[in-house]
Amino acid sequence: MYESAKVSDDADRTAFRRAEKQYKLYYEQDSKFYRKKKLPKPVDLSALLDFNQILHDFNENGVLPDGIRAAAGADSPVFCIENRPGFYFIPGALSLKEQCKWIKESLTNFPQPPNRTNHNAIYGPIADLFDSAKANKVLVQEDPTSETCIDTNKWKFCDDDEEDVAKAKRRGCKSVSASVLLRKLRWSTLGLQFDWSKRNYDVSLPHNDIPDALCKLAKTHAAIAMPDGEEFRPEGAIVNYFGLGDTLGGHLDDMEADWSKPIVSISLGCKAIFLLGGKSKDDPPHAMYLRSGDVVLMAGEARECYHGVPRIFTDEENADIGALELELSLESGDSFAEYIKTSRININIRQVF
Ligand SMILES: O=C(O)CCC(=O)C(=O)O
Ligand SMILES: [Fe+2]
Repeated sequence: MYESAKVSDDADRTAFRRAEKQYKLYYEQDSKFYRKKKLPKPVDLSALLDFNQILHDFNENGVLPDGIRAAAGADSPVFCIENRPGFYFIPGALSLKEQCKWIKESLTNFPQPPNRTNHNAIYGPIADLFDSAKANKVLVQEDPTSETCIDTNKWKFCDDDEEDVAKAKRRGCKSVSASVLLRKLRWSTLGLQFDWSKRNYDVSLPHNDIPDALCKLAKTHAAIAMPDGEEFRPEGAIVNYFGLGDTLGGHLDDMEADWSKPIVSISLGCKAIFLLGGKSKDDPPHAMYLRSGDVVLMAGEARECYHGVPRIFTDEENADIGALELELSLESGDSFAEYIKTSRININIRQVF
């Protein structure tokens, strides 16, 4: 599902791929710039839907752009796109305090075993990644029984200057710093564990329930997209972590049993571009900004629509997280603020059965 930075040969084949290419981060090749600092190529952002602006105009004078309408029955404005039934956009759904809470949870508790992350396949379960990165620890391959590390896949965090690190290196054992692993954290799974290799939920894997407060939040926001009289049941969630240049390629989330139930998708951190296509990748996608605190719902027909994230903005001018950064550093010091100022986190919550 994730795409490498490499542009594939068939990048221009469908309308969806053309849009991905249009918004993706590319750098100027000009050697004059290249030598100093890589400069992002300018992108025409004029066609993007900006629901922050739409909300502002709607509150001021009740007008909406063509093709956008406000959903009936919501306490605060929820917007829909006329030709994408089942898609809902709730701008600024989470307060700054709520955003801080879920950023901190996403970095500390959510990647804790038994929840799995993209690192499991290589290192097995890793506990306390964020704290270890903060303390400049190093993950080293350990092997108490033999002189080599070839047959083992046991890893532990050590202080950078500990004898264990030097010993591991002498034996040819691998080591990797916690801060590199934190940067390379791409996903973690909550509740029922999604198995990316099989693209399915593996109910046999040990798991904790999704935290009550997150369930409550998801249920509240899901309500507008739920079939009459039914309450959303959060059973699984995927947390995506994006750094500079990371993208999420166009895909469908089709592993849940009942597509009438929404996926509740929460954006945190740096601003991103979200593409909402149609049922075919040949349908031209709507491109829109996703900001920290926005919630998107995809239910019904929208569950069959290709979507993806071709771009996140990590520069101060475009990331749009000044207030969040300040609140985070006031609440919890620099470590979370440092991470989020160049990152985006998405929590998407699903009813699986
Ligand atoms: O990051 C996002 O906003 C979308 C995430 C998503 O589509 C997914 O995880 O399936
Ligand atoms: Fe998705």
